[in-house]
Amino acid sequence: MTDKLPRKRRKLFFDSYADFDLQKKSLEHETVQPATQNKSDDKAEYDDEPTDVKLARLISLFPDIDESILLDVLVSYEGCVEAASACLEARRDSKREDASSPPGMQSSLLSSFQSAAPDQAIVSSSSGWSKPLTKRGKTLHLYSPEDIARHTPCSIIHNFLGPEEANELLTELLDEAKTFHSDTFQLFDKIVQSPHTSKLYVSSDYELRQQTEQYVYNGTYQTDVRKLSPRMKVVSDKVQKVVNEQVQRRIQTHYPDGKKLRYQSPREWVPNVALVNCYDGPQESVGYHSDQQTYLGPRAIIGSLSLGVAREFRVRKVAARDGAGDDDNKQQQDEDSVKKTRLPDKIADAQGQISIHLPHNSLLIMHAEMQEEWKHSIPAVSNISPHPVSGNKRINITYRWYRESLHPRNIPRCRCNMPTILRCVQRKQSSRGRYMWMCYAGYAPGSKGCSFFQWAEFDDDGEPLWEKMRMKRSYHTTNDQL
Ligand SMILES: O=C(O)CCC(=O)C(=O)O
Ligand SMILES: [Fe+2]
Repeated sequence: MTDKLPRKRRKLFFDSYADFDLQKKSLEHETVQPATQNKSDDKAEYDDEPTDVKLARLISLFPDIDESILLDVLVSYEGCVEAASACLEARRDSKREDASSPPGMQSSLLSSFQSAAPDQAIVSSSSGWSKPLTKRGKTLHLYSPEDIARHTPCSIIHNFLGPEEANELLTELLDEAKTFHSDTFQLFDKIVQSPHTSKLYVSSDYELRQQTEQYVYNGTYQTDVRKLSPRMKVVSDKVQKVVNEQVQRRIQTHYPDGKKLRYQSPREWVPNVALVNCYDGPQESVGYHSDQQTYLGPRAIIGSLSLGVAREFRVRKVAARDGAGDDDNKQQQDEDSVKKTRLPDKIADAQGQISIHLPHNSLLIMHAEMQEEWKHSIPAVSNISPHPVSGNKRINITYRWYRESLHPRNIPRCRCNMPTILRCVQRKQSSRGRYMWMCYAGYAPGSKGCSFFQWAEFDDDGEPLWEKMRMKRSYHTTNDQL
């Protein structure tokens, strides 16, 4: 069954990194009044704004302060952007005067908003911490593989490649990255760019053609997809082996009854796409997002190799929206209540975040419980320690397994005749964990998009049910002909 999901409502999802980056970036391009100017006009004009927009305005004014902190301040000033800005500016000024802050400390402004000693939030491998870890507005810093596996849906392997192999791969990709571009999207009628650069790599000429002619990203086709170099292919095979081992270990040690999760594929994880990201300097970033599951399917697993400058990888669990309407048919009512529920929803999100330290040559595995329930980001920071090979640059390769059953030829098309995107409901209590197909054409610059929406159904192994039915149909047809 196909339902309409009004455009107004679609705008309220900021789950993919494209969405959030766009939101963030769009406001950098927008003319925003300095917080100290036209205060009364400003208040009158924005009093009715949803919290997302208010938060985005704060992000545009204070791009160097973490989103969750901005939200915290916004909440403590009861949603008044003007008052929150004044407070943040005052703190920023006092921070500038504070010459005692050591260089290389992550996100120095963050520490000025941590009321208790920041060290309280650091857990060592021997701590055996078992209480709830993160507090509202706080960042818990994790370094050891044990702590990361225990407290997040990720595992990490340090010194993954031999030191020479890692440096050679880094050198090769730094050269490639010279010709990377940042992605361009459309959000709220604005053309905006992602705050770092990236490029997609695949193994064969056939896959390359498929990527440029069939696969759609943010409502448009990629023109420059590249082939994995022999070195990248060797590393991909190593990542495949280790990720599969880690996934089996995770199942045994973390999942109920030692069984894979519902919708998780029981098959071997076989990476066939590598997304290479380059962060040139401390200000390049990626905002909080869940990775798009359109071609990966439910309960996706991602292997992520970090090279060059060490950066923080922040994760936070997505909170369900308390008190949201439980009836999916009451869409209008739900929309009307969005304004009211948005602030508590955001407060729940500000419960705290975990920062995973990603040094050069570390492999992070995002396990099957990650994308549906957590968001991740690489925040902009004020300082980084330069890397001997890459200077200020960090290269990241995320290895992904695009499922054949989720090839664009199989995916429902919207009224714009574009393949739709797959998303998981993360917030609304009643439909949390359900998957849906939605139009995404409107995110391509110059396009409008439609309001297509359809629930997505998968079997317990994460295979789309339409595919099974189609296979059944063709099986019967073939056998009938024999
Ligand atoms: O750079 C990273 O470590 C994360 C990149 C990321 O989240 C992505 O490509 O989706
Ligand atoms: Fe991601």
